Amino acid sequence: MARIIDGNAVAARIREEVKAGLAGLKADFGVTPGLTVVIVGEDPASKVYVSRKHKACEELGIKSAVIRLPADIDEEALGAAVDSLNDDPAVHGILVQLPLPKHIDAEKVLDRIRPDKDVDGFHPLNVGRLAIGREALVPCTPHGVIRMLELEGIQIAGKRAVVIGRSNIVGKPMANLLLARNATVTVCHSRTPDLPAVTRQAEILVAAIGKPGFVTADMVAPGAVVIDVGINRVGDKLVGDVDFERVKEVAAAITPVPGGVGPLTIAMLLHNTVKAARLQLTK
Ligand SMILES: Nc1nc(=O)c2c([nH]1)NC[C@@H]1CN(c3ccc(C(=O)N[C@@H](CCC(=O)O)C(=O)O)cc3)C=[N+]21
Repeated sequence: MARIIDGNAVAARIREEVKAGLAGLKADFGVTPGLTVVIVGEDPASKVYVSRKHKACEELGIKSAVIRLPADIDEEALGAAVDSLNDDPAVHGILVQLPLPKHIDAEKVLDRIRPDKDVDGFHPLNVGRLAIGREALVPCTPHGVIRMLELEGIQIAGKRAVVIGRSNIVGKPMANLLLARNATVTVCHSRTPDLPAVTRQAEILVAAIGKPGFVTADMVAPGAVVIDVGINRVGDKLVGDVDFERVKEVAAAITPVPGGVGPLTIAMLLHNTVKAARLQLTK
């Protein structure tokens, strides 16, 4: 049976690193960083994430604020709210919670966030900087996956990595990060013919599809490391994109849902908030 990677334990180690970063900021600049989350409308799932982020900030001593805006706000008013956070020196990180209501062009809103306050790493400037291997604010979930592999002593360089899913939030940045660490990377998606034949090549398999139980045991090579980025609500349960019970019998190591990648996403958000503050204070 596979080793089950404890995402909460890895996240706790990352938070210790972030604490050291916070102490450094305090010592160098006398500054406590601030993160502001903007949430539009009343999505109940979003509320859970937002309260988890808030709690994680409080525990470490990052100033955390939440701005709640009505679901029927227009794009310009939301943009104006982003502008005022851009201009507020006490706000070092800005996160506009996704998804946004359909009448708002999310791209326009995200493009308006100052790149050095973009703790999600979704701004085109950060996306481009990551793609060409320059210093950037990196999307939290895929960056958390990389830190997890590193902290768990799983080698990336020279390994064959397969990413299922090509989203801008996970799949593409995941592929870029693995590539930057010298993996041989394949990105698969809904139009990939004979997907199982490709995924069976993976020594590191990252599932970011958004379909419960999509990755079955026959798609996984014996001894592979399987990272499940999926967060799907099935009834009142949270399940990943991997058929955990069967795949864990084939894989060498696997992340569960919940308790796998999710906690890392939040830990890396704290990391990015400290990094963003340092970027703003050193230029
Ligand atoms: N601009 C933006 N940035 C985001 O990073 C962002 C977003 N919008 N919209 C929503 C998604 C979702 N997301 C999660 C973060 C942590 C957990 C997490 O910690 N999950 C725990 C427990 C979850 C539970 O029990 O409900 C776990 O997997 O163990 C889940 C989901 C961030 N998101």
